[in-house]
Amino acid sequence: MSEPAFQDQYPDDYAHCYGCGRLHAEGHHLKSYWDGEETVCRYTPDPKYTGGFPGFLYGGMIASLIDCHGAGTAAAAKARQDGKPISRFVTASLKVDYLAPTPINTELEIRGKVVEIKGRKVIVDLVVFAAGTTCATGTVVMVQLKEQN
Ligand SMILES: CCCCCCCCCCCCCC(=O)SCCNC(=O)CCNC(=O)[C@H](O)C(C)(C)COP(=O)(O)OP(=O)(O)OC[C@H]1O[C@@H](n2cnc3c(N)ncnc32)[C@H](O)[C@@H]1OP(=O)(O)O
Repeated sequence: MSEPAFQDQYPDDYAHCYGCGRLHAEGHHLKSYWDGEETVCRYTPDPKYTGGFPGFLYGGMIASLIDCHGAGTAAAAKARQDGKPISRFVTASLKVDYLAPTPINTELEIRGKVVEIKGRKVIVDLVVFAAGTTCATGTVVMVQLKEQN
């Protein structure tokens, strides 16, 4: 059986995020997994998240996908390195470059690659693809909560 999504391994007290918390009643419930040395999250945005033009996703949602998949990737990478259960990371820095319009009603693939793990800090590069097109890239700095260390 495959491993549960990173977010499904967050401790209950830290599983309330609107983007990825499994215990948030109305959230997006993003799910992230290992795919070799990279991580992957797939998500099909609803038209209610339309941006400036019909058919396209608003930028805040794209940032949210990068943010939450980045947090999950950081948590999973640190857990794998330390041989410990997944712990909770928060976003210290989030950078997004919007390269092409991102469609709604299309399955998006968000891929993560760990750049650095240093103590409680993990840096992750991310890419958002839609039907083979690179729509956005990002870099996040995630920091493990001290009480989770
Ligand atoms: C029920 C339980 C509840 C618990 C609630 C918990 C509170 C949850 C919080 C709410 C979350 C809500 C959830 C969300 O919505 S997550 C989205 C919003 N994010 C936040 O609200 C986080 C707010 N910020 C903080 O809490 C602190 O600043 C954190 C925890 C991030 C770091 O502060 P802390 O004192 O722990 O760590 P440190 O200062 O020793 O830094 C460690 C390393 O990181 C590096 N670094 C730091 N910042 C940046 C940066 N901007 N760019 C680049 N690098 C940065 C720093 O240089 C160092 O690296 P190095 O020099 O060693 O190489």
